[in-house]
Amino acid sequence: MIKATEIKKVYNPNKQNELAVLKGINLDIREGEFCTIIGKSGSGKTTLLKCLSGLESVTSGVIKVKQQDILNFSKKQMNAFRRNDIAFVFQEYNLIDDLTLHENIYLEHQPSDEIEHLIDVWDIRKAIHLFPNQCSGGQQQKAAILRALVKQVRILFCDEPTGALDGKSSKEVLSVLQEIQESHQTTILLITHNEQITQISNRVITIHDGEKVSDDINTEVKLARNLEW
Ligand SMILES: Nc1ncnc2c1ncn2[C@@H]1O[C@H](COP(=O)(O)OP(=O)(O)OP(=O)(O)O)[C@@H](O)[C@H]1O
Repeated sequence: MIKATEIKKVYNPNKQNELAVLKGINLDIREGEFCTIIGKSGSGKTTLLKCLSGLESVTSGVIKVKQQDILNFSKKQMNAFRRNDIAFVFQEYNLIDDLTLHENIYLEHQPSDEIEHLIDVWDIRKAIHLFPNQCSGGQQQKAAILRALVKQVRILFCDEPTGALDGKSSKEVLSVLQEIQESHQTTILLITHNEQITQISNRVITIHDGEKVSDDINTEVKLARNLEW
């Protein structure tokens, strides 16, 4: 599904502040996998996710998504890939300031029963017509996750999606990600500092100083609702 070969990323090449962040990473993530990427702060996790999703250019290497070489996409192909095939959930929410949570969630999509149900279950109905700066971090993060789910994409990229959530909300959100993985065969790539989340993943990749130091298949995947938080 996502195959990366010898990915290297150097920020500010040939300048005084040149920084090699990814140092030749190889990955082969299968369709429908829940893959967790862990590693110390500054090890290159976010950069890797941005490169795999086409948000950031790479210095060298090949990235194939469903056998398509995304680094050679035309602008039009890249736009279609971003619009139809992938969605993001970022640590810092990235909601649009002058749209309400409801407007942020749906953007150009039609409201759906599944999402409206989650708005109630996740207890953000009372904030749904407020603007992001009037909402708590948790409410904003849940809205950002719903916005990604609305798109019904093949691949979901998540960077610390539970960073702003308490234990109960984290489990609720992770349960929904796991359900979507199950029901829609969505491939999920999730960066976290929380080792607990590795227990609900099929694959756990560890990055250290720009290199992949482990890539393990977890055969005893737990259900998110059974995590002890
Ligand atoms: N646009 C950029 N320009 C220059 N350097 C950058 C840029 N983005 C990230 N870096 C640097 O690359 C290194 C890796 O950053 P990255 O955000 O990928 O790490 P991370 O593992 O995701 O960290 P964290 O867990 O703290 O989010 C850091 O030293 C960071 O300062």
